[in-house]
Amino acid sequence: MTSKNIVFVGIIASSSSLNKLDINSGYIAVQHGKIVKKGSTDEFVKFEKAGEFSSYKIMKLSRNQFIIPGFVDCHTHAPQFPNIGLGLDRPLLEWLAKYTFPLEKKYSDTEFAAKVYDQVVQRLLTNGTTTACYFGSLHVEGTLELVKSAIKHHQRALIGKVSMNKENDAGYYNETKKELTDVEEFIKTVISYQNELVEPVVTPRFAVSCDKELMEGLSKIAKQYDCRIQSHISENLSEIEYVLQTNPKCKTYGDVYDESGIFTDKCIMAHAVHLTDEELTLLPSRGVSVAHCPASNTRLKSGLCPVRRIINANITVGLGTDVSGGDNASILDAIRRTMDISMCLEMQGSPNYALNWKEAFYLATLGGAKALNLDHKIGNFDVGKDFDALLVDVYSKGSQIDEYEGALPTTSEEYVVDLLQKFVFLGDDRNIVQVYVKGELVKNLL
Ligand SMILES: Nc1nc2[nH]cnc2c(=O)[nH]1
Ligand SMILES: [Zn+2]
Repeated sequence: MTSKNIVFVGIIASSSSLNKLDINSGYIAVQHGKIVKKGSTDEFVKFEKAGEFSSYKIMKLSRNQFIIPGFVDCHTHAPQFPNIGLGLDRPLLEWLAKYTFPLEKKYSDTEFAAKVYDQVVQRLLTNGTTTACYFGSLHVEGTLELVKSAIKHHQRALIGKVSMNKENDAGYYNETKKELTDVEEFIKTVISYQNELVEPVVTPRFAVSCDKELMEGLSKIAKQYDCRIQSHISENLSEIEYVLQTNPKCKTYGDVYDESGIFTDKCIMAHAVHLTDEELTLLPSRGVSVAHCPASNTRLKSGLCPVRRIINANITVGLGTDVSGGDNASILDAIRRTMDISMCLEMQGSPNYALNWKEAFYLATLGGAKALNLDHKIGNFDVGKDFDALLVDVYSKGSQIDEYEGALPTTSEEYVVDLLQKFVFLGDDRNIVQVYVKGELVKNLL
């Protein structure tokens, strides 16, 4: 992998807000991984003639290719990948006890962890996930293997060693004191790697697995090291009932986290399917964002998450694949399920709840970057940001999208929007012919 100075010339698409998709023919110039200049095709021609790009490699895209920002997966569980597509016959708490905790326990074996994580990181990069926010397992050494894989394959990654101190049948938890010591050791080790793409995340699994003492300790550590915090909230009705029973002084699930200091503007909560009106006020008042995980919400029968209601409450939302509660590691799948679930809610009588493809595309890119507090670096192609990007070829070799000559509109404005739309609805990893993270080419099918 070498970081060259490159100019991409062709169709470029990215979002500047939920309602604004910018899609144009033009150029982006990348120097040392950063976007240093961009503009129209005419400007490119002028600059090229003037010799401005003499030290750059010029990549001229074909008529069927375009550049989009890399996908951001705000929530996935790396150790659960071996279970993907398996054991989705039970609701959340039973599923965790029967399938998930026993698998995650195996990551005490560092060699096993290293092998799985190497595959996981490569699978996500192949699918265009340039940034992932990962849950690891309870183990420091095992989760450090995930950190090493992300560094090796040059993926941008936020990685948490999972914290749990409540007893369970699998014996998969730690005593509080050991847990807090382990979390600090994990954070210090990741920081010592001094890798600009990978950061540690404080990761209380959820309020079913963590008591107040642990969560208070974890929020202090997050503050001390200025780390993000990730967890799960209000995914499943039995989970909510249990959390409220075990925290009788709290009115809502959100209060349990808030009273432990977990809710900050560096906190991202997965699911949020069943938030109350009070929580819809509390989360944005603390700057908490949400990872919307439509695949696992359906697979584990958790519910249909009203993502429009969450967005309307001024909560920042990104998308998560939530493997292996979710059965698909691709953010393209999360985009499509976001559209489908939100449309189901609208058809069931909630007006304007459906998200269209442009809105779902925003959540998969800039929305995710904002939810992870990374939008100063990634999410779209503003000058000064890192170049995390996908080169898509709608009719690439092996593409499942057929070309019907003469069928698409001929005016270039409509044509480029239709190309992107086709990819969002029909594309897969075969159409993602190149992947760049901070200007480094990490996948190349060309
Ligand atoms: N979907 C999902 N929800 C959780 N809640 C607590 N742990 C998990 C997990 O591993 N997956
Ligand atoms: Zn999860």
